[in-house]
This record gives sequence, structure tokens and C-alpha cells, in this order.
Amino acid sequence: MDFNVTQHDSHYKVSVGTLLLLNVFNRMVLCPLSRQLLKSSSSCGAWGRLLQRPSSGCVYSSIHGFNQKEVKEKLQAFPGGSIDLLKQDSGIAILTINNPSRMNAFSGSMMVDLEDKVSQLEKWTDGKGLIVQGAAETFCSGSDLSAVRAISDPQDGMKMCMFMQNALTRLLRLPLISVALVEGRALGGGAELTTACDFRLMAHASVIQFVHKHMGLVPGWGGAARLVNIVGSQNALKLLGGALKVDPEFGLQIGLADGVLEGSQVEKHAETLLQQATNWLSLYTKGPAPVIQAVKKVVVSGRELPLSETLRTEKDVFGTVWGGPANLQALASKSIHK
Ligand SMILES: CC[C@H](C(=O)O)C(=O)SCCNC(=O)CCNC(=O)[C@H](O)C(C)(C)COP(=O)(O)OP(=O)(O)OC[C@H]1O[C@@H](n2cnc3c(N)ncnc32)[C@H](O)[C@@H]1OP(=O)(O)O
Repeated sequence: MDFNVTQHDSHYKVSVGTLLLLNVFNRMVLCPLSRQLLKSSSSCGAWGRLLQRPSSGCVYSSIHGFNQKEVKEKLQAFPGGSIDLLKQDSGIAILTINNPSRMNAFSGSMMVDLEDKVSQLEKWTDGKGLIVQGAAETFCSGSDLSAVRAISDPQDGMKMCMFMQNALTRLLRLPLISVALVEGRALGGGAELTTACDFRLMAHASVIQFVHKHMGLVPGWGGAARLVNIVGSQNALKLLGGALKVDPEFGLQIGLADGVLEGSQVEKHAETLLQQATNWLSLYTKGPAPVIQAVKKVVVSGRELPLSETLRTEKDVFGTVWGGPANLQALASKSIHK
């Protein structure tokens, strides 16, 4: 018996016998080999650096003079607020920036808390998606200005910057498809945080603004580098150089926003913003966790690595899903893609 398998718009006639043989070969030889390669490369290769080891996505380590323990102790001296993580059975987690009395500004302890929550998400094997939101109808007003004033010494500022670059780089590299739900304002570091998600959904009347120039600064949490990747260097220069206010319409126009949400969290009858964001994200997280995570991993490597390393990573990730449960089930159900 033969059936058609659609692959990249081409139709291949493959016999069931051939498929079974391929799958047996894959499960017995290629998959163990791939897993072995992934394990062995975790200590040195690009794949290992980016995707395999929890916290391996760090930009700075001791070789850059970065002492994580020391920085954490300094940051803990500026308490207030929290970063709350809710992991749901659906595989979608909600990360809430919670410091409403300061418009969800990041205190030092919240920065430490964020790093801890990212570590937890890196270990979440059942995870598929992540929504990052602010508490109490606003997103985040950046660094807590009282902490900023207290650590205005450039050395300390750079340590905080390295800590947040590490945390946000690891956030963006999570094997979860992430979306920032922007309600109210995302200012300064808050605007940078939105760029550490794969997508941004903006609520009606929300604003993303890189206010750094008004503060005599440039982004330091990796926001400028990510902004250039998202909107291109011309638009990034305009947003940073002019400290422009980006509303949903402008956000869509330049590609900073991926969708606009209607209404607010407190509306009684309409779908809440969180429900709308969940529905939006569900289109991309539908399916088994290993497959969704593999999708994110190949995109992260494509986004960050040179082509030859990207291709090798793609091959390794491919080896983790080829002949896996979802793949075998799809083959057995003779799925077609009309
Ligand atoms: C620039 C780089 C740096 C980084 O990347 O690390 C930063 O992010 S620095 C922070 C940049 N953000 C700001 O400068 C925001 C300053 N705040 C505002 O512009 C306004 O407060 C605003 C627009 C967020 C909200 O205005 P609104 O009129 O709606 O409310 P209030 O001004 O009354 O604010 C309520 C309450 O929140 C306190 N607040 C707001 N943002 C911060 C902040 N970033 N740090 C500390 N506290 C903040 C504000 O002071 C009010 O407190 P209150 O005790 O009631 O006076």
C-alpha cells in the first residue's frame, strides 16, 4: 500500500514498508545518536551554549568579570514588588510584573526574582507558551527610579545591566513561544522587556516608549539590539533617537506590535485581555510540548547563529522529533494538509 506524504509543497510516494523501516532505523540509530550528540555538545557547541543547558544562554559569566552572587546581593538591597509565575496545565504560563504602587517598576529584588522565574521556566518540560503581563492594568515603567538613583555609579550600573541582559536573553531563548501583553505603559526597561518576548500584543490606548534618551541613557538590558532585530535599524534609530511613543497603530505599522487587543482586564462581559492573548497564542502552541519546543529552538538558532551552525542545530533538533510520538502518530493517521 502506498500513500502520499506532503513535504514542502512536493508530493512523494512512499510505501508503508519503507516508512516503517525508516522509523525503526531512526528510533534505534539516529535518535539515540542525536540525543548523544545533543548531550555531548552541551558543554561546547553553539547548540549547547544556546539551548541545552539551563542558564547556558547567559551572555556574561566570570570570564567577563561578572559575579552573579555579588550582583544578586546588591540588588536584594532594593526590595519591593514581585514577579509572579503561574504555570498552567495548558502549557501556557503567565509571568506577571507586580509592583502596582510604582506602575510595576523593577525593584532590585524583582530583577533577582525574574532571573529565578526564568530558571524555573527553563526546567519546565511540559511548557509551550508564555504570556508576560503587568499587574493592575499597566505593563512596566522600567527600573525603579529610587534604585536607579542609589546605584548611579557606572560600575554598579554595568553590573545591573549585565544581570538584566543575562536574564532577558535567557527569557527570549526559552523553548516557549512568548508574548508580551502590553496594557497601559511600557517605559524604559519596560519597553526593553517587551522585546525579550517573541511577540507583542498591544491593548487599546497602550504605549511602548524607549524613554532612555530623556533619562540621558541608552537601553542597557539588551533592548536596543533586540529592537534592531524586530523593527530594523532605521525604525530603531527613530524610536530611540526620538524617544517616540508607539501606540498600537504605529506598533503594527513598524512591526513592533503583532496584534491589537480590544477592551480591558476589568470589563465585565467582554473577553479579558488575558483571554484574548491566550487565544492568540494558542494558535502557535497547539500540539505536543516537544514539537512546540523544537519549533522555538530552530527559530532561536536561526535568529542568533551563523548559517552553518544554525543548520547543524536544526539537524540536531530535527533528530529529537523525527520518529517521536507525534511524528509516528501523524504518519499512522495518514494526515494530509489541505
Ligand atoms: C531609562 C533606563 C532605565 C532602565 O532601562 O533600566 C529605566 O527604565 S529608568 C525608568 C524609566 N521610567 C520612568 O522614568 C517612568 C517615570 N514615571 C512616569 O513617567 C510616570 O509615573 C508614569 C507615566 C509611569 C505614570 O504616570 P501617572 O500619572 O499615571 O502616575 P504617577 O506618576 O502618579 O505614578 C504612580 C506612582 O508610581 C511611581 N512610579 C512610576 N514609575 C516609577 C518608576 N520607574 N520608578 C519608581 N516609581 C515610579 C510614581 O512615582 C508614583 O508614585 P507616588 O509615590 O504615588 O508619587
